[in-house]
This record gives sequence, structure tokens and C-alpha cells, in this order.
Amino acid sequence: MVSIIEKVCTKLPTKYGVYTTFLFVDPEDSLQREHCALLLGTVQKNMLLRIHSECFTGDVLGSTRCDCGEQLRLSLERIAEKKNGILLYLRQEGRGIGLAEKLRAYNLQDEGYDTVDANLRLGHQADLRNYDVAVAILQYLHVTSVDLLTNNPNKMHTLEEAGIILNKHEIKTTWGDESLVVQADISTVAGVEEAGFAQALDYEVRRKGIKVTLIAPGSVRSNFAMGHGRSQKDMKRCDILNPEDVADAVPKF
Ligand SMILES: Nc1nc2c(ncn2[C@@H]2O[C@H](COP(=O)(O)OP(=O)(O)OP(=O)(O)O)[C@@H](O)[C@H]2O)c(=O)[nH]1
Repeated sequence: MVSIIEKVCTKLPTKYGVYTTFLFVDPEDSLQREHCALLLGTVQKNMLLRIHSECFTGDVLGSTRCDCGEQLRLSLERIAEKKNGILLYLRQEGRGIGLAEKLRAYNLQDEGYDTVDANLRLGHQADLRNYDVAVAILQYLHVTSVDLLTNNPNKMHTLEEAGIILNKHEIKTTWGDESLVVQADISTVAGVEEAGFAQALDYEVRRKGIKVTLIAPGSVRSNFAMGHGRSQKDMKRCDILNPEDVADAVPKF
């Protein structure tokens, strides 16, 4: 459980409205990062919430390497339309690895590494972000239920585990079909497409008591395989499984 202290509170006029603006720090944070909460209107049930992690390049410079800047502006617009909501601006730049390391990761991405591999190659985890400070700020502000603007399942789970009642609202940027983003995000983190898909499905259905297990048996003798580049000769190879082998394995899970 993270404890936070309020450093200052002030009114901030913006083109999206006049926000009550709080700065918080976690006294135990060695970096003493100042996290910001922007509140439009008063705290209400099911109020709009955006938890945004700092992205200097996207938010401030308008970088098109990510959609962070667009998400930030869209969130502020949605909150302004409703005349009510909170934006938490968390100081965990570059998914927690910091600005310099994120820029080094960009260089690796230019050499062909994907976002996860680039982070791993630099000696970091795929995603170092943590939303405990967000929970502490929401509790401090007496926020008990929210409409969360996100496609990120980690955020949803942290809030749910803290007992905050949550409705999820996807945040759609011009980066494509966001209904796929939950899966795509986790697929990238997992680094393996199928494993990521299973993990995404697991996140979606876990709270309903459904367990997802991925069975990835490799090549199986089937019409599907034949239609996807396998020949009759391949089908006779002894290292290709029969469909029954897979069916027999399933109950063992
Ligand atoms: N390490 C690294 N960080 C990145 C990269 N692209 C964006 N980021 C960081 O990712 C963070 C964006 O987080 P959020 O805006 O919360 O977005 P999200 O986790 O995708 O979740 P939602 O937008 O809520 O669906 C910022 O800290 C960015 O600096 C990248 O290629 N590498």
C-alpha cells in the first residue's frame, strides 16, 4: 500500500476547463516524483477517469511514434464534454524506464527490434509501470467508482483489486481499431503472439472464474495444415502429431 502526501492544490485554467490541480508525492519514492491529479467539477459516482503515464515525446512534442499525446488530448476533451472527470498524470515516463532509456529503445526499434525486445535488450522489463499511486490518489480524493478511459487491462485490475468500482471505456485514437488493442498490447508484452492472445483472453474472463490454458502443440496432421503449405510427404513425418494426441492431452490440464 502506497502512501501519498498532497504537496499543493491550485486552480488551473486550460482550454478544456478550469481544473482543480493537485500535486502528490509518495514520501518513500527515492525519485520524489510529483504526480498530478486534474479534477474537473466535483467528485461523483462513475466519473470519467483517465490514468495517463507521462510521455514527454508524445504529450509535449507531439511525437507520432506513439499515440500518447492524442490519448491525452482526447481524454481531456471527453472530460470537458461531460464537465466532470479526473485525469491522473503519473510520472512514469517511457513505461517506467525513463526518458533516456525510452529514446535508446527507439534507436533499437529503428534497428528492427519491437518495443518489448528493445526494452529487454536494454536490461529492463517489458513494462515497469505501477498503478498503486493512482489508487492512493483516488482513495485520497474519495473516488469510489469510475468510468475508466483505457485499453490497458493492468490498470483495470489494479483499480478493481483496490475495490474501486469500474466501468471500462475504450479510448479510440487514430491508431486503428482499439477493440483489438487489449489483445495487441498484451501480445506485444508476451512477445509471442499466441501466448499473448491467451493471456488477453485470460484477463478478460478470469474474473468470471474461467481459466484459460494455452495448448500450442506445433504441427498437427489436418486439412488445415495441408492448406497452409504442408505436403502429403510432411503429413507422413513421425514428428507431426495426430489430432487425437492433442485431444488426449487436453484433460491432463
Ligand atoms: N519503453 C517504451 N515506452 C513507450 C513506448 N511508447 C510509448 N511509451 C510509454 O508508454 C506510456 C503510455 O502509457 P499510457 O498513456 O498509460 O497508455 P497505455 O498503457 O497504452 O494504456 P491506455 O492508453 O490506458 O490504453 C508512456 O509512459 C510512454 O512514454 C516505447 O516504444 N517504449
